Amino acid sequence: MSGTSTPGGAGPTREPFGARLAAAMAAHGPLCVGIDPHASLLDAWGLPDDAAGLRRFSLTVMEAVGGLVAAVKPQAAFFERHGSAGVAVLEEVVAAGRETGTLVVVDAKRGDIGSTMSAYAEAFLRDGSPLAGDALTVSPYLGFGSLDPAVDLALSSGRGLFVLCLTSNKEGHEVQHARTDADGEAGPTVAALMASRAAALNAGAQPLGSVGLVVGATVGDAAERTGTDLTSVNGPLLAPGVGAQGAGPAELAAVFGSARHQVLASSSRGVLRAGPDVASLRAAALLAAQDAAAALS
Ligand SMILES: O=C(O)c1cc(=O)[nH]c(=O)n1[C@@H]1O[C@H](COP(=O)(O)O)[C@@H](O)[C@H]1O
Repeated sequence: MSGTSTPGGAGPTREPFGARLAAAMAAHGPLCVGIDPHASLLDAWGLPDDAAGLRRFSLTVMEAVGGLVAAVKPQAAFFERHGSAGVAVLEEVVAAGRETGTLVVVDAKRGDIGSTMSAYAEAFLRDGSPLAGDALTVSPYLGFGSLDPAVDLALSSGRGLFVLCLTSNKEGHEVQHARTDADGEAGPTVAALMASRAAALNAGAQPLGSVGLVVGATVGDAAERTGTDLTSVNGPLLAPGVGAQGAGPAELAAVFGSARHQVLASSSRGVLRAGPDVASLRAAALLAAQDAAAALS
């Protein structure tokens, strides 16, 4: 992440995340490579399932795709399962993203009551925090307003959020397709409400706002069925589910339709299985980026 100091020592400033992401996608294509060091992948790469193996795995991915793709998305759980040494590796991944100019979306899916959300925001979105990348995935199921501390800190620090909206897993509809209650009347679906809240925060932003949504590439016509207007969100749409979960170019094009120019397709195992060879990882990432670009152009 490229922060620059303002004259007078007012602290680092940077372009808003939405603008930085739009530029990165224009330069490198609309692909995010997920860094999900599953135990089975460490094994397949010939690495031990410990912090040293995790470090080798993660830094190899950064060596291969840093500067090559628009963004990377380390999944915090795979680092946390190695304890504090694993979290230290996540900090190294964040730092490597900053050095290579590749945007880092920390996938920690945080969400809690506002007072605790402030602490999560400090951990993942505050200048100087070693875990602060360029954006954070957040869960709005304590109510969108509970995310306010993260929204405030993200927007004031040039960072972004990806709010879960229509997730790629098959159970997501139980919550996300449900109707909200509006003064005793059936209101919009949960997904549609999340999208409209994000849209309000992104109003007027050019070329993209910084409050994005997570919409899985596997969700078929769920946006239409839930009345979720993705085009008017005016923010980035993170689309996991590409590759290992079965979505490809056809699904990306079908799910996103006229919102496709906002989409950052995300693939983890689909790219990572090409390792441990750096050249093979690079080739897999380039192919995935080309496929995503073709599907979303
Ligand atoms: O927020 C996410 O990134 C996410 C949301 C979602 O709806 N579905 C989803 O798969 N993810 C994450 O995206 C990654 C998908 O990994 P692969 O299936 O290996 O490409 C995992 O880290 C998931 O936690």
